[in-house]
Amino acid sequence: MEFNISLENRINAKSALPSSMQVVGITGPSGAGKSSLLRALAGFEQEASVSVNWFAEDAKPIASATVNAHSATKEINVNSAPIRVRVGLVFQQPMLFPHVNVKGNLALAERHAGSKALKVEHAIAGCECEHLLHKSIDSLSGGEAQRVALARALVNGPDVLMLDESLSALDAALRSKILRFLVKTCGRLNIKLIMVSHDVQDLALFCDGLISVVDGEVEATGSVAYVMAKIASQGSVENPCAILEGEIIKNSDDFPHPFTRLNVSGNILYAKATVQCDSKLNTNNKDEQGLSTDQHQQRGKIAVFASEVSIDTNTKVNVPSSSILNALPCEVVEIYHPEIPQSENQQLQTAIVMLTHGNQVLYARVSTLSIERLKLEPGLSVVARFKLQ
Ligand SMILES: Nc1ncnc2c1ncn2[C@@H]1O[C@H](COP(=O)(O)OP(=O)(O)OP(=O)(O)O)[C@@H](O)[C@H]1O
Repeated sequence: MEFNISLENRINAKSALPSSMQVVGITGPSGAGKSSLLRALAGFEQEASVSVNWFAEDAKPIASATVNAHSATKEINVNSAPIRVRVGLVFQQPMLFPHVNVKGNLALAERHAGSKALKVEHAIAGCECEHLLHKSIDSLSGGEAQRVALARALVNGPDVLMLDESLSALDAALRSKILRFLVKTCGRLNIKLIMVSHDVQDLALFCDGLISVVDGEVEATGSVAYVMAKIASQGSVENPCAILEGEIIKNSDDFPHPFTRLNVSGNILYAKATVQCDSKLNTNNKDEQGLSTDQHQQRGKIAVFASEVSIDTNTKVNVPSSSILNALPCEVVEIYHPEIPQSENQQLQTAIVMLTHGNQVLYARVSTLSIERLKLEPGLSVVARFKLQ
């Protein structure tokens, strides 16, 4: 995906991401221009100059978009062959049709459904709104209305689905459940998903790529790990979130605890919730006779906030000596001190310590006093201890 957008006094943004990144998140501080950028991409900003190519790797050169703000459908010309791209935009305040009930709203979307449309029964099940079908729009709670708006967008079948804080009224557990369904569905139907969210964990867990926007401009674009590292180093996010990936260990009777276990290069981590990612064919498994028993190994990822991580310079992790279950040997890579003093009292100041475990990154927010006491510096071997939700 490539775009070049300008909107006087608000947006001057240019970016490119590989089309293999199916789910793209837009992050940035309040007022940075995230919603304006999304609306411009969707064709809702009539004053904007928009050049966008959703399929940048597949179709060169960059196509210029003919924006139709009313239908939110773009016609782009790629090498003279017009391609219609159906864009669905779901706002934080759902714009449902008030004169018909939930079922009626879905029926209207179905009437104009595109080739990537999801069946109504699947959309309402995935968006947890089966019990809402006969309700009137004005009787829906904020979270219910958001779920119906999302179901309606999926029933309509866009090529590109954009969410502007569209699940903000849901509690974290339900939001996570619906996001899992959404990401899976968009992957299966080849729908590009672009989401603006203030929830760094949602973005880190569910997106393949991120765009960080500051003052209407793109500050960083790329993989979640790259953009998170960039914004952590620039201090533009108070509590950076890292993603760790590993193999999910199937729970069995000999482990009667409510945790999912993740094997991260030989270290077992315990989490209440993991997000499954790709499954990999494991060809190393052998049965009792030594014959190969190829199995799909399910991989998962977990989000770890910097505020949850403490650093231990005692690296003997084999002996459990802490109630914190998770321990991962790491190396200190970088220490980012805040540019602006957070407090008159130096001892209350915190810094972000960037750690690596193999090629995986972790952040820890620790006091500058601890940094001094533990003599933390790049190259030092430490153990990161952390709690997981
Ligand atoms: N329709 C508009 N006309 C003029 N200025 C606008 C309009 N909408 C937003 N702005 C301004 O553009 C800037 C970016 O707003 P925008 O809503 O895009 O930011 P945001 O990053 O989505 O913010 P937030 O995270 O707080 O929702 C703000 O200064 C805002 O006041």
